[in-house]
Amino acid sequence: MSEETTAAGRAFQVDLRGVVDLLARHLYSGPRVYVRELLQNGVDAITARRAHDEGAPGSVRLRPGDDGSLEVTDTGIGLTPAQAEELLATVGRSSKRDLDLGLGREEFLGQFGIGLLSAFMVADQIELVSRSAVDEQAPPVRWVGYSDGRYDLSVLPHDADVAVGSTVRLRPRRDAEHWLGADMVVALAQEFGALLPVEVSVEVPLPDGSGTAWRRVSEPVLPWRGEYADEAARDAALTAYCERTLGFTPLAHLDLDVPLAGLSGVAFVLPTAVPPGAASRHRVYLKRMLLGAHVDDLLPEWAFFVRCVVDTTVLRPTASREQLYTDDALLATQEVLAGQVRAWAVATLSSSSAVSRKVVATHHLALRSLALVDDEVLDLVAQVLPFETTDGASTLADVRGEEGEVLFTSRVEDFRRVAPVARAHGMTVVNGGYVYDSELLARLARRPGWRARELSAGDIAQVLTPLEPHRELEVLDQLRAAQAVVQPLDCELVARSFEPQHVPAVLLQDRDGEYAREVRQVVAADDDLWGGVLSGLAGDAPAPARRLVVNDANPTVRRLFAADPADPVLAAGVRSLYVTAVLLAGEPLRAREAALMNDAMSVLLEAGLAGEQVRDETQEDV
Ligand SMILES: Nc1ncnc2c1ncn2[C@@H]1O[C@H](COP(=O)(O)OP(=O)(O)OP(=O)(O)O)[C@@H](O)[C@H]1O
Repeated sequence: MSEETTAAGRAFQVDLRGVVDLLARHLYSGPRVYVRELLQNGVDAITARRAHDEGAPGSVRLRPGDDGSLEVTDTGIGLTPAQAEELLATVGRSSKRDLDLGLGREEFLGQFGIGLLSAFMVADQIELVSRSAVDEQAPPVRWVGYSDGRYDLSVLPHDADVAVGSTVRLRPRRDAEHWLGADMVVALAQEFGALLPVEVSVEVPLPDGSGTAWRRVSEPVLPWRGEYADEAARDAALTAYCERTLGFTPLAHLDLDVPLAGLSGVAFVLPTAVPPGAASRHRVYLKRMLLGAHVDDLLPEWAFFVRCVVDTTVLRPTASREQLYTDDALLATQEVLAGQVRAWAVATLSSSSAVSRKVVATHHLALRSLALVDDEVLDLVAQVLPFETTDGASTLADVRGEEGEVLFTSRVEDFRRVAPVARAHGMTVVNGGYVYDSELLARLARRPGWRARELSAGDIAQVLTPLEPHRELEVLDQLRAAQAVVQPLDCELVARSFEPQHVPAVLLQDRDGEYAREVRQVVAADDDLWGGVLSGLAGDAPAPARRLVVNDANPTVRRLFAADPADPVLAAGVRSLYVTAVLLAGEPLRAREAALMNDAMSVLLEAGLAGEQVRDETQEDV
């Protein structure tokens, strides 16, 4: 074996173009992040300088040049020639790492030692001129890196016109000039650096063309930490901040605070309905530098109705610095944040405030749909969302509190049908006929601690009192005649006495055939005479699906049952009772039922007019 092939301890060669390509295409989401990396180096350098000199100036200034270049100047700690040689010439070398822990030091944004390379996504040459703030004896240094992997380093004369700190100068790549243009630089500096605690400014041309000015893009204080005259002023400032930054006027906002993660911020409630699956897109700042505007693993999916802006000092970034690194700290933080949003939602939505009404009106459908797949949302929905009940609008938790179990109908028509009767008998029935609600109630029935079931014909039958035997006999013929009227309509007619008296009849739907079973049970249990009467009503054939229960306590019905069974007025009266009950149930009238109504009306009118005539004639006689 030759010596060459066995030689040990040789250094790897790095193909810089390959590394830059890797960064640009696979690590960072695009070239725009180069501004973030430069800002970050400036801020870190200021932090390092202030560790020695608390009162040191703190500014990062970006100056787009007429020749398409960009200069970024910071008042940070600077570099000595030796440091520049050590730190800038080696990919992955960083002054910000804790050598014992192998992690980035808490006070710095950078840690990986690759940030400066990102500038090669837009530049083919990076120049850094620097003077150390710490070592006053050290001369200034000029380092120039080229995208082909070479670099030059020169020590400048001690008295050269170089201020303490560093200036990075980028010469644009041929196809990347637009990334260094003034408008783009302002937009990117604002995007990434708006909350940085140092002064970040961009030199922009004045509109009248008379020169240039520095435009500050960073806010000295986090908007939610600022001091305001009162709560209203704070609300207004946060609303304006949300409009500016997230592009919508929030319905409400809530403060977020997780001291263990060094996290604070605000969750803004969206003003328009969004599908629950939509990504959450929270804006996350890490040590006040934008990590990402579309970070979605901050809150669980059920919190889709808020967008957050948060700043954290403890959570860690992934190497791309665009997402949060999933570790125990992030998981614990997510839990605390979810708890805060939930507590707010429960407190706000269970109040009757204007905010609560607006939030419910905007997001209730999405909450309901999410409740079908997420038990946490289901619990929230059961606790705070209003449902239509026979007792007015009420939460499911309240219904359970009052009744012990939740009875519901799964169709709006069913609810309308039974509501007056249930109400009169003090039964609370939930209308589960609206979109998602019956599935939601069925799912709730399987949750521990909940009893919920669909209202059956039997529940209503319980409150409909059968007629006294003598009364049943009294109206037997009329009942038979009435039964014959509705039979062709696939409907059965029975007489009961029930509250409220003003309801002449209700139409019960018995899709599961429960009624038929119930009648048969009653027939089997009754003595011969009454069993015979009832079985006449139930019939041997399978019972029709619908049942018109006429109310013998209602004065109109009683008058009708006083008529001769053969009198056409009886048949007409029964028809109109039937049609009224169909209408009360909220069902549309079919052509046949409309015709029935017309027939009934003309018979009743004729009878009425004939009665008038008789009366008139009698009066004339008198
Ligand atoms: N403006 C600056 N002033 C002083 N030192 C700088 C400056 N820019 C870069 N450096 C030095 O160069 C090193 C490498 O910088 P680079 O941006 O590549 O990585 P980093 O900031 O350490 O980490 P990251 O990859 O996470 O950004 C830094 O650790 C720092 O010591």
